Amino acid sequence: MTSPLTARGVEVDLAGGPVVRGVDLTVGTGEFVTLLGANGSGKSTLVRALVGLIPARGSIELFGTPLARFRDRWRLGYVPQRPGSSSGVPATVREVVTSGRLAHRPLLGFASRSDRAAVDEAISHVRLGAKADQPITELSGGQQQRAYIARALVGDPQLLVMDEPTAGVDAESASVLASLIGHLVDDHGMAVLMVAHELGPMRALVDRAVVIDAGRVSYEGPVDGVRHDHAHDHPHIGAPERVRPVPEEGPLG
Ligand SMILES: Nc1ncnc2c1ncn2[C@@H]1O[C@H](COP(=O)(O)OP(=O)(O)OP(=O)(O)O)[C@@H](O)[C@H]1O
Repeated sequence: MTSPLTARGVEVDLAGGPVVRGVDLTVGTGEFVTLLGANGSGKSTLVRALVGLIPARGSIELFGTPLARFRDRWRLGYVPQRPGSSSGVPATVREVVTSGRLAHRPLLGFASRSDRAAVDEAISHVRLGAKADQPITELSGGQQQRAYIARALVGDPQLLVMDEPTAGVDAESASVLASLIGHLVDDHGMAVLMVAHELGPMRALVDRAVVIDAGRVSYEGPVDGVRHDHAHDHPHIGAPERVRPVPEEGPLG
């Protein structure tokens, strides 16, 4: 089967010069890969290039299709680093999550019954049912992050790319997310690429760690093998935790 992500020789230059330099990275079906590295090493820049938000040199293929020709956007879910809150009238949780179904809908089409059911289900899986019609700005940081992850998941992606999804998130939210994502990886074969500083409860899900140092891959292998001098920026990589229970409210899809 074709890997969800295959990247070879990826290079990104930003205003100050080269930020990502010759990175090779593969994420297989049902595989959970975490990107670690010091602040400013280029992790966010790399994932933004891999999902097509910024230009890069080298070869990037999603599900076997070169990025420039990739059209099946629904297969890719992306949770950016610390999404900013919008100005003006804030969207409700339901509106934010519904926006994640856009790739499934005809242009200007209204949400179908199956879209609405998928939205309700995703909101329930991140345990925000009671807050569905509240403005997202009224939620705690951890709850907002759960809503953004529900938005990425409601499209039923086969590859989920997340940039520090649990940074600054309360312990309960981190554990809800780890449990849900573990279920999607184990039972639905979803692949994950996650930038992280603190693995927390996600640690038990990680199949492979890739450490980025000054824009290059400096280590690839088990999390346990990440050297302390790489880990010093990750004081919370921590011990494995048990996080695989299926979410209480039942499986997605
Ligand atoms: N838009 C930009 N223009 C110019 N330089 C940038 C831009 N975005 C990031 N950089 C620089 O690129 C380098 C890598 O930044 P990046 O955010 O990718 O690192 P990171 O590993 O994700 O860091 P962190 O862990 O702090 O999120 C940094 O030196 C940063 O200052």
